Amino acid sequence: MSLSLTDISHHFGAVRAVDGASLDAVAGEIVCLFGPSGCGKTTLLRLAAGLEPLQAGEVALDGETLATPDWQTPPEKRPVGFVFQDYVLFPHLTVEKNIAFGLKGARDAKVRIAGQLKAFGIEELARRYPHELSGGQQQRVALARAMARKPKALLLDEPFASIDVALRRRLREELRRVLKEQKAAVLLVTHDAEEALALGDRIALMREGKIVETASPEDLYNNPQTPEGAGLFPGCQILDGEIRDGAFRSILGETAAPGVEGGAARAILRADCLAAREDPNGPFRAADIRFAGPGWLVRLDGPDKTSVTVRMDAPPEPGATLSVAADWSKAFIFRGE
Ligand SMILES: Nc1ncnc2c1ncn2[C@@H]1O[C@H](COP(=O)(O)OP(=O)(O)OP(=O)(O)O)[C@@H](O)[C@H]1O
Repeated sequence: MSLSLTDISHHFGAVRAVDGASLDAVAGEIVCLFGPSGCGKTTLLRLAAGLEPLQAGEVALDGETLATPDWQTPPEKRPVGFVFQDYVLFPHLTVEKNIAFGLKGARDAKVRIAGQLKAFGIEELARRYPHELSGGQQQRVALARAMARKPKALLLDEPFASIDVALRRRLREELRRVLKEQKAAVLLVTHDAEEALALGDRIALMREGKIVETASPEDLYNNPQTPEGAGLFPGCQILDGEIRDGAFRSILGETAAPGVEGGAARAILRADCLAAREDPNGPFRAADIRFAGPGWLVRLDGPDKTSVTVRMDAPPEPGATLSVAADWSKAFIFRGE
């Protein structure tokens, strides 16, 4: 079982929102679609749901075509559940009835509703109306409603957008558990890297309408093919430089960069691969110092507007000069834009 999107492109007038994107998710797999605001994530998901007519490409489930530019199965006839931010709950129906919606005629409707209420921890809210719920509770009901139909595929657009960080972390764990139990193929849009890493079995990275890389968090960590992949992990540093004679040269020294074309380039360095020490002749100056237990995060400004943030065991004096050494084995070098 798999949901596949093949070579999808979409324009809004002159704006190319999606540009030749292909992506698939198999049963029980969570694929996170990650990228900056405006890169086309929501549009691609709406096309997958059938909420937007397809201009180019194909959407298929289990090898069966759901949509082409010439023909499409209406969204409500697809075994696909979705939770979009603009698809809110029915205000005149209780939580229970919201979940029941779409289950009409199902003999086991009662059991399924009870199952979803339990799975999302909202049993005690069953008889409340949407306006009597917090944003986070409404999101859970929307998820429960989408899952109740036992969809083969589930499309989720920023499912935790209106939820505070602490609850978001907990719900993420719960959602991953429920999604895994129900074995749907899931495409989930997020612009939060932590969320993508916490939820995704694979992460599809989008830039300007294109999917530039799709891989598991582990592969993105060990062998990223794009700056987006390398930069996904917390605490990464971006260091501008240039490639000359097969080496990347920067304020932090140089390292071999075989196979990367000459010219402007940047290195993406993993967290904790920079070591700073106070040095009267060092090129950096301690510009911002903040405690971030167990150590200190120090922003160091260098010449030519370079700036790096390093973790130090003890805080330097504000304005102190420092030098920085890089562990290049944890750096990924890419041609500059
Ligand atoms: N209905 C529309 N009409 C015109 N342009 C649109 C429409 N919907 C989206 N766009 C444009 O298409 C591009 C992609 O938008 P989209 O909402 O898919 O991005 P996104 O990655 O989901 O962004 P965000 O993370 O901010 O939600 C943007 O340039 C946006 O302005």
